[in-house]
Amino acid sequence: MQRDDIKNSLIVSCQPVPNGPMDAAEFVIGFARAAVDAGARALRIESVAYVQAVRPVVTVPIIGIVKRDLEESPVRITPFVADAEALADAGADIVAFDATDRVRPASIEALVKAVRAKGKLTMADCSSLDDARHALAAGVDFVGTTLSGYVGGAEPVDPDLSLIAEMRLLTPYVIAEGRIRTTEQAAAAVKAGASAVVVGSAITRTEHVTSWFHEAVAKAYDASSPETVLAIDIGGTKTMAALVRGSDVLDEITVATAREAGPDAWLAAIAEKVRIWKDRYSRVGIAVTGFVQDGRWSALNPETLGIPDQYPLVERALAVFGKPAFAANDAQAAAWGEYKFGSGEGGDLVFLTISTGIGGGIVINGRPLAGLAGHFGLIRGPSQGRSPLEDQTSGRWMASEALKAGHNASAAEVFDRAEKGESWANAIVSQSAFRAATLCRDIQMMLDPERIVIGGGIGLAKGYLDQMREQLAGIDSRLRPVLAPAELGSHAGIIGIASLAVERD
Ligand SMILES: CC(=O)N[C@H](C=O)[C@@H](O)[C@H](O)[C@H](O)COP(=O)(O)O
Repeated sequence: MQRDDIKNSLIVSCQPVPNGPMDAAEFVIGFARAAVDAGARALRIESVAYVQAVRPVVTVPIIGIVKRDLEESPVRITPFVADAEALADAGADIVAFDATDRVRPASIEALVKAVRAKGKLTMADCSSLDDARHALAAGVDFVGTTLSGYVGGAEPVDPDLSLIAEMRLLTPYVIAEGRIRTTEQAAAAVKAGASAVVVGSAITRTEHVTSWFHEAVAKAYDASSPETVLAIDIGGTKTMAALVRGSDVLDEITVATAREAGPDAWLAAIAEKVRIWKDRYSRVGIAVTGFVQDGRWSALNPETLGIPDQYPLVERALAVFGKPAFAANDAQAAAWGEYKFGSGEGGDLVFLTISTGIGGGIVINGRPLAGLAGHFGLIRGPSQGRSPLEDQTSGRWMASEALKAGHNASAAEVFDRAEKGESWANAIVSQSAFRAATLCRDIQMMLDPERIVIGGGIGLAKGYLDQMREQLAGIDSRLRPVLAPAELGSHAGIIGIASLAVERD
């Protein structure tokens, strides 16, 4: 053959992973034939046996090599003259060998001489420009970039395009080889000046290609699969702790909040309870009743829970749990939970939780509003005098109204009695629903959200939402709020704070 026979061509290296499942003559033959069928104009084959196996089934030139792991030398590719001769005898058209400047059993000159004597061509597998220079001086026919990156140090990822370009200044017979894994890299090698391009692993090492894809897929799944968060919801009477991943609550426990003990003790008690989960979460999210700003927690209504002013909640949580922490108001967290995973459906929303008191949260343009935003229970309408709205609407108010009407009944009982048709109870429920509906109307005028999501024991009590809707029925439909029941129930806060802990960090 002539050197120009493989000019401007793709060469496929058919070298299975040693001792792997594809390391058998039948596979090497299969790869070789498939490569030729698809346009490869030469093959690179390792071992005398595989050259012998492939030779009868293809007519294209074969570059033959023998790989050996030697004690006395780092040279692996065709270290001995006898190997070079055996390859030539087996039918290789070109014999390639290590041409690096390292301790070696046979000199480059000796190898060139032996191969020439067999009437075959030589290829020098080089690691550097100096290697190529020496090899060309010794009379090799081709120089390859084969060993660039493989003579010490960390293995690079990309092909050595600049070595191709440098070698091209020495000879036109440069074969680009090593880490050419994409069609773009193959084209870049041509552009750099290669007269032929060898691709090996990316075509014929199934295990390597599979592992590249496996890693990429695993990494992409890791990036898209949410982290597991220790989510804590500290309320006036109970504290819930849960392991949350996305909208999945993997595990949960509830403990009573020891109201008098204070936040240091609450955190310590939770830490103790969740010690078994220690290795299962990477962050902590804490939803609390009250007001959180810059990681500091204060009570807006100390009667719900007494908290020292500006308690450094995030800082203490980091110290106690040893993981990055994020904190927000519980209703704001629940608003975010409903927005992301509940009835929000991705649009602007206001969340209202109507229970013992009234809390709320606002999500506008995909952003949860923090600080004071959403504390609807504490607003005072002009007709409400000095008492906040929640004191005239919430469960607490319903029970106290019942008492005034001569019935010692909890809010839940008021609902039961209203359903049975007792007019005093009906009056209380509709008065509360009327005020909540009026609040929603005002919210609509202020923020114009796509929907107002209603949660809480009262908000979701049978018939309450319908009554609110009835109260709003008379309003011009363009101004009327769309009310939707909360979907995440008592988990809205922990799901929301878990998501915030991941996204707002
Ligand atoms: C460094 C060394 O021993 N290279 C060997 C030389 O024959 C082979 O293991 C490579 O597969 C061949 O060079 C093709 O390269 P890639 O598989 O990266 O396309």
